[in-house]
Amino acid sequence: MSSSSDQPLVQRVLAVSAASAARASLVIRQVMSSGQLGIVEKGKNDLQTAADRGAQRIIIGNLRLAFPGLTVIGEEDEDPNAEPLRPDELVQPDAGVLAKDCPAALRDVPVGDVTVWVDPLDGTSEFAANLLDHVTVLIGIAVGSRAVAGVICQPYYNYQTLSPDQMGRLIWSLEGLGVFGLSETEIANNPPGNIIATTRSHSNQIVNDAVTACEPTEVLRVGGSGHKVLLLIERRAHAYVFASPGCKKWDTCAPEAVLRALGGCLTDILGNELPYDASATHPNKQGVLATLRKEDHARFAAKIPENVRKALS
Ligand SMILES: Nc1ncnc2c1ncn2[C@@H]1O[C@H](COP(=O)(O)O)[C@@H](O)[C@H]1OP(=O)(O)O
Ligand SMILES: [Mg+2]
Ligand SMILES: [Mg+2]
Ligand SMILES: [Mg+2]
Repeated sequence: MSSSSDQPLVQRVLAVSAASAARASLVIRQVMSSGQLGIVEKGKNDLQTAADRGAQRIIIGNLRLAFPGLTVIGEEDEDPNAEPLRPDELVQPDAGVLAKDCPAALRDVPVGDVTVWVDPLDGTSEFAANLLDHVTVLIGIAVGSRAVAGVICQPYYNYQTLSPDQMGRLIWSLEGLGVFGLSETEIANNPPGNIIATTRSHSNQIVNDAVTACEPTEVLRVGGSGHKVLLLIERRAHAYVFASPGCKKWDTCAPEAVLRALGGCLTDILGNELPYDASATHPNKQGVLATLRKEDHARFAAKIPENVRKALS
């Protein structure tokens, strides 16, 4: 059997990302059960908690230790006085990821071509409001400008029925290989109508105009980019529509990689691809439009009205 250091770089980065996301989930649950959320307001309608800070420290600390020279961009500012990781915070690369055969196209990627986008806790407003299943940990891996691998970890998946050591799920994808961590029972039949998932906590007139233009039969106002893409994957919504510059590359890189590995797409609201190289601008200034089915993507993109296009361009 080969040692982990024999595997291609992208696969090893994904394996450490998956393990770090799972370890970060423990931190998120610990912060919530301590009752000490340590909320800081970063800006208007933009919170950070001790869980965001603690999860990012674990993920970035592990990635930097394992891959010196790797470009890792996290949502939260890094604390120059942060404690080094303790032995119990260091992760082993995920064995399930390492056991796969890396697709040929990703075998020889040099470290300088890789950018990792880390959202240590997506859905912070919902976390603070105790809407726990809206929360995900997102780690997206780009090669050049393309999102090729993603980790979506949902620390509170099934929290209402399962004990803390059983709840949660870890989903990961690699381009050319597929998506892992989803069970068949989580996939519903394709529902009829136009079910639109959109923001719960960052609405405005333009956001609502875009949703209305999609002629929704139902609107799901829920938190988090990761959570909304999971609703698409589970066929509980047809489109994720967010006509606002509020989402950043760390919100969309991992969800885009996972969705694309299932044949779906995530673009800006006008249908343009989002670049994920290290020099990409952080905000997705022209919003987000995502669907599991390509035909739905074209259908909803065509409905976005002129006033929304103008407001975001
Ligand atoms: N105006 C905004 N300011 C800061 N973050 C935003 C804003 N709009 C969206 N986001 C980020 O995008 C995610 C998806 O948006 P929404 O939940 O509103 O649909 C949010 O959970 C938040 O990520 P995070 O929670 O990681 O800060
Ligand atoms: Mg945030
Ligand atoms: Mg986020
Ligand atoms: Mg976040």
